[in-house]
Amino acid sequence: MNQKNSTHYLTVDQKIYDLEPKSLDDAEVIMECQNLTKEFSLVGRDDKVKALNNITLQEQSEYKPIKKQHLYNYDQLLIIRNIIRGEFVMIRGPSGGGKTTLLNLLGTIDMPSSGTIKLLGQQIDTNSSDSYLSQLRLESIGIVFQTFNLLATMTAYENVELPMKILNKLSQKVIKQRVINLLTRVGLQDRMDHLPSELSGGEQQRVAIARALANSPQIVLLDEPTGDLDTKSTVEVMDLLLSINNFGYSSEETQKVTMIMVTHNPDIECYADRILYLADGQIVKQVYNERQVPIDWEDYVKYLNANN
Ligand SMILES: Nc1ncnc2c1ncn2[C@@H]1O[C@H](COP(=O)(O)OP(=O)(O)OP(=O)(O)O)[C@@H](O)[C@H]1O
Repeated sequence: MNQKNSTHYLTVDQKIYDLEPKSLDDAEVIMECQNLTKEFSLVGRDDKVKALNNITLQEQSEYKPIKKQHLYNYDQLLIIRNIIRGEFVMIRGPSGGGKTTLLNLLGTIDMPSSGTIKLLGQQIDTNSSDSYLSQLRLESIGIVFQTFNLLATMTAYENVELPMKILNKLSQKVIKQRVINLLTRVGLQDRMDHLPSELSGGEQQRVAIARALANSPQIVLLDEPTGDLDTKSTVEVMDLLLSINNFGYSSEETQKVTMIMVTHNPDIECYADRILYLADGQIVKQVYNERQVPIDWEDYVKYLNANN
């Protein structure tokens, strides 16, 4: 048992320290896509930037988590499996490789130039109305943007409260409890009344995470959610995400939560079930972890000190 320090400010399920390989064999497909491409037009220029080139996440006959199996896309044998309920997928790769673009397409923030996406069993395309997509995101997809996108005139409390107010399914009393609980879970119980401009980058990032979790979405998409955090906060936020991924939001909401996260940090790959490497708009490598393993923060600091 690798149970960690009592100073952990987040409420995580202690079972994260003893995770078994995840059984995802019969799990429901949450996301799939065929031949996705995305091109951006540039102002005043005829040529286009090809950000994504023929991305397919498809059915695979069997799923076997294999200890650190590295599969490369060189010989077309690599089938990139679709994303299934409860999976934690990380997307890594060089800057400009298309990670954010892919996340935006999977989160219906943007539409592909060609190809198809199926999300929670529904086809998403240019015929999907804006109101349908906004409702889908509000109810089912929490998104943490690279640039946080907090509302500048609202406090941390109001930013987290907003998605619940718009969804309009909970009483004001329950909403209040949930906002306090979420901000406490990300360690910001003393910063609730602060405006984003009164918070550090790392604190704003944690408000953005709390806001993304507000409506207990089935899918959480995170673009560099630990980019502005120190090592301790990185480990604590990752532990929180791992806990929610495996055990749900609370004792009443225990369903596994699907997570797709873009990161540049190789040290946190151990939190994922699977890592996809994206370069030049294509998935070039897929790695399965046998099991998810949280980082021991004290060991991590020693490792960082020894390697710097
Ligand atoms: N709105 C846009 N207009 C024009 N080009 C864009 C736009 N968004 C992205 N691109 C281009 O598409 C490519 C992929 O960008 P993307 O942001 O998806 O990469 P990334 O892997 O997330 O990079 P980073 O790790 O730096 O965040 C890049 O060449 C980028 O310049």
